[in-house]
Amino acid sequence: MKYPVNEVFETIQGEGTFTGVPAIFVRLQGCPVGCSWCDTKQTWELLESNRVAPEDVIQVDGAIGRWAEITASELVAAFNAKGFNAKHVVITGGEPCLYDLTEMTDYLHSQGYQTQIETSGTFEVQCAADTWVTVSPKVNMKGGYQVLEQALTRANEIKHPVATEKHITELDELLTGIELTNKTVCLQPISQKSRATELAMATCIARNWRLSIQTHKYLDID
Ligand SMILES: C[S@@+](CC[C@H](N)C(=O)[O-])C[C@H]1O[C@@H](n2cnc3c(N)ncnc32)[C@H](O)[C@@H]1O
Ligand SMILES: Nc1nc2[nH]cc(C(=O)O)c2c(=O)[nH]1
Ligand code: SF4
Ligand SMILES: [Mg+2]
Repeated sequence: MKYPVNEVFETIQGEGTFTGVPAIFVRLQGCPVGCSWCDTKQTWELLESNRVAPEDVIQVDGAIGRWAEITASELVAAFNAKGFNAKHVVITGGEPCLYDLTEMTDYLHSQGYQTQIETSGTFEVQCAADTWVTVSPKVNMKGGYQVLEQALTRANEIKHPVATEKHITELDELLTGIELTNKTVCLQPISQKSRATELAMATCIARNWRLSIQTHKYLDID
């Protein structure tokens, strides 16, 4: 299967449980959800006019929304050609669960990589059983709620973006009825806003949840 890839780069995972782990990021193009504060708006549209050759998305900044169709085995060949060392592959986007990620995650595992998916929970999560799934729920967004329960149930980690109290209330509603044993819940302040960070820290302490900081933004790395 060919996947529409916006960019591939090696860096340090900046967010969530794997913060600090060297990682190869595979960012897929396309997302219909439309979060107003989205970091990666360039990934929303899959425009034919922005289609490029595979080599133009490997270690090339995807800022203008270019994308190339690439298979899992071509991705691993590119990792090797670039001399990437990381063994943790983060599949993000855009919304990666627009696509069936089973083939990609199975292949990466067969080649000795571990995998993580960053998803909004707006589309069914389809991946290998061993993939670490991070769900960052999007409330009242396009795409709807139909599959959020499937995504939250599959999640290894629920990483909720937070700016105001309203986001905490929404999360409480979403988590009703979800079995949280063996899941990590973390709050991620939206866009490094100090009020958001203070609210997230206070709530994490009160609930014994984890704080997820977008450390790559503080470090000014990709
Ligand atoms: C860019 S999204 C891509 C993956 C997927 N569409 C999703 O939303 O989870 C990756 C992560 O960044 C988070 N994110 C995006 N923009 C953010 C912002 N301005 N501040 C904090 N987190 C943000 C999302 O909530 C998600 O956890
Ligand atoms: N360093 C780094 N860590 C990240 N964690 C999640 C990211 C994403 O955009 O999904 C991201 C990203 O873009 N860069
Ligand atoms: S779901 Fe993810 S990629 Fe899509 S708009 Fe929201 S934060 Fe951005
Ligand atoms: Mg990012």
